[in-house]
Amino acid sequence: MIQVNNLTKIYSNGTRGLDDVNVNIQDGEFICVIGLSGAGKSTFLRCLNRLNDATSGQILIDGDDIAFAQGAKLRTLRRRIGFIFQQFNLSTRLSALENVLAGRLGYHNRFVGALGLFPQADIDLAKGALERVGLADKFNVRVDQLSGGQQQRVAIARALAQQPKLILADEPMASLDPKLSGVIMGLLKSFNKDGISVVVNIHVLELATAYADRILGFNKGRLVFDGPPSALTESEIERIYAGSVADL
Ligand SMILES: Nc1ncnc2c1ncn2[C@@H]1O[C@H](COP(=O)(O)OP(=O)(O)OP(=O)(O)O)[C@@H](O)[C@H]1O
Repeated sequence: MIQVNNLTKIYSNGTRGLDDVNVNIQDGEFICVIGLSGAGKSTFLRCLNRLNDATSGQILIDGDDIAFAQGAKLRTLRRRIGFIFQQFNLSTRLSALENVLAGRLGYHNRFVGALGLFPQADIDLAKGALERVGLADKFNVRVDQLSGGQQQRVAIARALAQQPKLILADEPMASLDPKLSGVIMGLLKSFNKDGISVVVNIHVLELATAYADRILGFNKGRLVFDGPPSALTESEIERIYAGSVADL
């Protein structure tokens, strides 16, 4: 369980990316985060695994505050949280399998990754993850020779190979043909059915309501909606999307 208390992120230029956010994420939930561009969705996800440092507040993971954790504690936290980026964040000159093995780096000392000395169990796990996302025939293909949809599936396999408790996905379909949205959301939903908690930032409201158990709505860094898709009435939607992008 993740408990976020009074989380605030103020960027160095004074922008409030997050403003006093309080939310609990239960194990096994599938959450979609919605809001206008600039509402704070990415900042929220990035603070949860410390790609961004919060300015103040707490992030308790199973009771352990990680908002300002460092060193081994941070490393242990991060290895159980998979992060999927809009722009995939792959090493494009390496093969699909090598990229997925990077998901195992948090479990070993740095020489294992640098020298490519992953144990056979990791290689089997990485291959299994690629099979799961439909890329069984691409293990040894360089990532820059794959399509955008295939690259995102490599990134999803990398997150899965971490054996995560939680997957955070920041607009995972935004760089892809809209036709692939269902594939990506379907994969995340299938991992969720296996017990992995999933939090997805998403622009497309229809996808959010179709897949989520719970929706979080942000506006100008504030959490302004927290409830099931069925509670997302027209007036709530207007509240979440209130203001123009120019105000943010
Ligand atoms: N590195 C940064 N420095 C300064 N301000 C930032 C930085 N990153 C984000 N912001 C600002 O923080 C606010 C929240 O941004 P964030 O990227 O979290 O929004 P978002 O909802 O994810 O938007 P989008 O849907 O466009 O990705 C915005 O006003 C943004 O301009």
